[in-house]
Amino acid sequence: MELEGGKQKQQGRLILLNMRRSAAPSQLQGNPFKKPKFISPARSHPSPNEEVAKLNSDIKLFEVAANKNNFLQPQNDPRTCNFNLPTKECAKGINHGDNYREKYYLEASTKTTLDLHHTVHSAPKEITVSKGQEEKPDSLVKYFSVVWCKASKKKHKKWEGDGVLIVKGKSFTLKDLEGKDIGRGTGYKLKELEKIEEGQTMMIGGKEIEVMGIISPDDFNSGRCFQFGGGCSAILSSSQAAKKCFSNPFKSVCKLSSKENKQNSFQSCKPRHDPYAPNSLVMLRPDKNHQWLFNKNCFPVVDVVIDPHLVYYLRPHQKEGITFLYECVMGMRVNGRCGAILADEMGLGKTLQCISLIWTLQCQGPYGGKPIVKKTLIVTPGSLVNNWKKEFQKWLGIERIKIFTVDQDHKVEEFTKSPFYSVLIISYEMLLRSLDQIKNVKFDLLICDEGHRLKNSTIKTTTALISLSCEKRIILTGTPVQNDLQEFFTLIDFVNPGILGSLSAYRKIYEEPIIISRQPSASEEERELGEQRAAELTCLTGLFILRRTQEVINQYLPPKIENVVFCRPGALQIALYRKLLNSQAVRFCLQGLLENTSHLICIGALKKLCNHPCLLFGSIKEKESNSTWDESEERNLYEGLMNVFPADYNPIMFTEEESGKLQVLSKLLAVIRELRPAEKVVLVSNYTRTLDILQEVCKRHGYAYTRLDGQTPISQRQQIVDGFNSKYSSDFIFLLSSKAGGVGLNLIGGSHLILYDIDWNPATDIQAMSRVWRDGQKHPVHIYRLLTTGTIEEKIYQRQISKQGLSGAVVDLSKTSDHIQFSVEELKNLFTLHESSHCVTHDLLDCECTGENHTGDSLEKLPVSRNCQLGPHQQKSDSLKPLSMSQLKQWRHFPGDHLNLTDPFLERIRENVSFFFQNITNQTTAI
Ligand SMILES: Nc1ncnc2c1ncn2[C@@H]1O[C@H](COP(=O)(O)OP(=O)(O)OP(=O)(O)O)[C@@H](O)[C@H]1O
Ligand SMILES: [Mg+2]
Repeated sequence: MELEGGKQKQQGRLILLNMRRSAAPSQLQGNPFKKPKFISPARSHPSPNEEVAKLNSDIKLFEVAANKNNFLQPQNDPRTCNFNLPTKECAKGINHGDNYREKYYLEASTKTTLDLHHTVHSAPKEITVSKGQEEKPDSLVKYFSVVWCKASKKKHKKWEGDGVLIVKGKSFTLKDLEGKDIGRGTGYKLKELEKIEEGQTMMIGGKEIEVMGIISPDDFNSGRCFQFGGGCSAILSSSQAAKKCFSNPFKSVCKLSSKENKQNSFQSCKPRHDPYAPNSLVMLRPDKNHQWLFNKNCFPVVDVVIDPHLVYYLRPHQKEGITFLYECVMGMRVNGRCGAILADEMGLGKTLQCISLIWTLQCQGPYGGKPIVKKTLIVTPGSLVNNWKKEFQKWLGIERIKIFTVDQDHKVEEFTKSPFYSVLIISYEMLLRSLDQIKNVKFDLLICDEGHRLKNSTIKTTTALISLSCEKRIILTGTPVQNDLQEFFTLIDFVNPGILGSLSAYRKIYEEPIIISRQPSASEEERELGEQRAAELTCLTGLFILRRTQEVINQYLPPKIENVVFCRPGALQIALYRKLLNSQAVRFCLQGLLENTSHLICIGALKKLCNHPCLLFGSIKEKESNSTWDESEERNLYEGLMNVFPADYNPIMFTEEESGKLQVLSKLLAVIRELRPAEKVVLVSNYTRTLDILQEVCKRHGYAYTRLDGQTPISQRQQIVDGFNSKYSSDFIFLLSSKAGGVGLNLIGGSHLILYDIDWNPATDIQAMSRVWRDGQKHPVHIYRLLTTGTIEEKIYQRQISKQGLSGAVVDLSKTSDHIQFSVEELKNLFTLHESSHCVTHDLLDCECTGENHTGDSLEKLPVSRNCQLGPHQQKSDSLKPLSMSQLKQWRHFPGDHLNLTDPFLERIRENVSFFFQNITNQTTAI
């Protein structure tokens, strides 16, 4: 577009240029939706005609346009856009006929007559600056879509870009489509601002603009009016598009090939499985637009039907998940985008859903039945590489699909050289080492398991994966992905690159308004804008993110009995605890005199002590022998501590009595062994040294055990897991380091899980606790979380379930205590030992019961409400979210010396327990 006769910007004046757009077709007038979108002169296309012979180039044009923009395609699917949003909202977003949609049609359409070089001949009309006495400044709020260019005296000017003009009161702001302010002005006459209409050309803030259309407040507030925010509104119903742009693509393209040949090959194209068989799971048929884009050879459309062999086993949510994944990777949900995030909670069978997808795409396709995928790359944490292989074998046997897993002895080259394998499974670590070889292979589908680790765009793994050319990308994660808007962007941008625009634009359009709206100081207007932008973002991304919570499989799982067990500390523990709290190091921390790291050392010492005093003893001995001991902070912390230990203390000869939790654990193992001799226990700790102690306990009692921690070679991990899960295994205990094996592992061989210590991050604990209560579990599951009464462990637990721990609901496995900032007040609380309380956590619950005479009914009677349970138990909507204080209050709870303790397991350990909380999910009478 060119400008002619633009007048110089005049200070303090808004100049309306009454320009005539030579080629803005008059039939478009009055309808903002029909305005052509700004097209950079560099991108000008030759004017297309309607001849069939030109269709091929039109396809390209269409493709280019589709690739350059975010054209979502809701497919009239009721599930479309249902993610986290009221359907009404979404529907509004999608169906909104807005100018971008139309602009797109115009740009792509072969029928549009677009003059890309508007020449403007006109003289400016001036609006004078208001004196501001007679007008109410805030009464006017209007939004316009505009095109702009810098003001200049040149005769031939070109529009430089699209923009959004916001007129508010007597001021206006001009934003580019990345949301950046590119012009401002204030003090204009309200009456004249009110008159702004499409077609007008003005000079503002050093720019000449032409008003292309009016933007509704809705479109502005949701961000849809911006280029990519327009994603949701720029949704192009593909069938509509197809109708509009290419009325009969199929027929036209078919002319290109021999009719006879086609007919012959059509006849042989049949679905691989019978789509009409009862219970068949048939994928969505591609619509005309999809066919136009992807069926260049004009193959007949064939139903893609999931292998009935798999369908037989699939849960309803898994069928839905496979359909979702299929539509995403086929580009049926978001035009031109083939990425998806499957964020189902732990244990919902994300693996099986992916296996079903791979198997389907490897054998079938909608166009002539031709397979969509030849090679698939699965990247997963090291401990799960063989689990994936095993799952493939479990569901498809060893013949159907050939899997290659990379390890020390099996290098990527082997896969590259052999035509035999179609799926490569590799750990994230190995991927980095073998990136060059991997890049040599053309993968059609990329699956990143536990993919929340890609949320940081700067880490090597993310950049390595981004560098792979594969378009169909799936992230699997059990962790919610929307907590941190920045990380959210990275994940979204990984699966569907560019869909949210550039990072800087995303920040302006979404992140900033959303964050501002959540601040307590936000104005009503800011709050509303932030909410609408958040809704739009959810709507846009919801098309390719799917998350279901654990409730969907509860019905297939046995009961789960969760216990929080408050163990009384041993006498030695109390003496040492007091001494540590009186140390110079702790006192300095409380006075704010020490570095941030010092309190972490103090916290670390207290946590060790809670696990067992011998761990603390070991640490002191180790530090003493260190040359820097004299100056170290540890010296201030450990000073005089050795005197509290008995003179002949030998950490190797530790006793169970020295640790409250170990005493409870030892009794618990004994009672499980006695009452449920066929059942097994998963024993989890965050620390390898603690696992050593627990291992020693196993040895002393003659319990057969197996162990998986960070030192376990990856190649052996699955073998260990399989061994434990096997009914022939004699192992009674699985010692598990939660850091090494918390995520993804299936330990259904165990039906009792004991969490020996607590992590700052609730997600770590929840992940670990989810290893046994999963599909395939035959026994009722008992979970025991051990905490030392009155100590820092209770405080960490409280933090997990308090508002503070939940703030922003950041449930993120990568967050460690190093990320936590403590105020002096918080440190004071952390460094207090509550010796007289049965349960500080209960004291804080504001519960009416005294904890003394609370009636504990038998498990069978639950969930009968009692005076201590202030309402029926509510299912958590998202079981990855830590429990809240109020939810905990609804759990059964009673002191250790409670008279009618009917749970036989708790009965046996009560002697060393000051308090219990208990909750039962999926209760049946037989537990
Ligand atoms: N339909 C099914 N019927 C029986 N077992 C199933 C079914 N689907 C999945 N499973 C089993 O459930 C277990 C959990 O599945 P999977 O490991 O895929 O969970 P996940 O969603 O990946 O969880 P996480 O987030 O913890 O990795 C596996 O042992 C799997 O074989
Ligand atoms: Mg998994």
